[in-house]
Amino acid sequence: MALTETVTDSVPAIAVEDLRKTFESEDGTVTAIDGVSFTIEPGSVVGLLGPNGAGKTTTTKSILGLVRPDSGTVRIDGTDISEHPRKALDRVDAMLEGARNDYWRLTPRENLRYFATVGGDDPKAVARRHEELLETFDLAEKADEPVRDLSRGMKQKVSLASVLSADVSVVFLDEPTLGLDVESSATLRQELNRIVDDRGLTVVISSHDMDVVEDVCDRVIIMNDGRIIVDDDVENLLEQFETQEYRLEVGGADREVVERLRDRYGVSDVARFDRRVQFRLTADSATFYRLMDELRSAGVTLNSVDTVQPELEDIFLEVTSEES
Ligand SMILES: Nc1ncnc2c1ncn2[C@@H]1O[C@H](COP(=O)(O)OP(=O)(O)OP(=O)(O)O)[C@@H](O)[C@H]1O
Repeated sequence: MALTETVTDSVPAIAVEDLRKTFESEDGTVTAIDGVSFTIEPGSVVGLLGPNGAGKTTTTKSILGLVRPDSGTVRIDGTDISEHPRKALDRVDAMLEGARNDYWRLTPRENLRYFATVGGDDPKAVARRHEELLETFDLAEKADEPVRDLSRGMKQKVSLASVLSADVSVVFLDEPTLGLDVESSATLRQELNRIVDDRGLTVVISSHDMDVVEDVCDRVIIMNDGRIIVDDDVENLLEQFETQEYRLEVGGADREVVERLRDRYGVSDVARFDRRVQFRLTADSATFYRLMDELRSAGVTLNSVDTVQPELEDIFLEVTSEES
């Protein structure tokens, strides 16, 4: 029993190996993805990020069998999608390009039933799950109104609920918070978190909205130019970048001292208030202490130091611009 469990646990939900895909366009051959490999464990929530044209959609569509890669393999729960596409994709669903094609003349309840049936489920057997989804996404009151009459945020929730209506284990969500206001986006993130935990889903989220990534994902894969440039836990990434940025306030620094700090340490965002000067410093700890010594010998007093908590957005911009 224990052995079986161990063996089952070791099969990744998604295993992608050395995927490559080129497209022919008017400007010649475009390499969309160039040797992409990763594995995703069951129950994890991964953000697939990257600037426009990085290769996220091509990767996602290759996994879903919607694009045929030139080479490489995709396995879902251990099954190769090119050998046994039906079996591999049986419990996989996706919301691509910000929305699912829900039927706007149908109600949310009818949409859920429709998509579960298309997914091969017996509608009666899943009625309870659908009621729960309608509750969770706060759609119960509008469950019997045509989708076309609902707000943008509600439509988005219907899309998400439709993806989750069948008995899925792997879900791809492309821009799940696209077009939502701040409040609806926050609610949707919360609900998504709860549902992912409850059902132990494996989720891949592609989004330019770093709030959704920071709130929901436990790992991020960042792509640029068809390759993976970062694959790490969100927590690790944030920690790794944490100590690098400081905000300081000093007293008694004249213009000459500030200019020297700019030249030698590249301090930025300098703001002067009478005798106080605030600025930002990006540095490793050795450089930070060198700057401290320099301030001391110039007779400058240190009023405060804060470590700036990096946002995933900053990290994303930094790693993708370094690569470019
Ligand atoms: N059908 C196609 N024909 C020609 N080129 C394509 C095709 N699909 C994608 N590409 C090219 O492949 C590269 C990767 O595109 P892809 O759509 O995978 O990137 P992406 O990271 O999803 O970008 P976005 O964030 O803009 O959706 C781009 O240069 C794109 O122009």
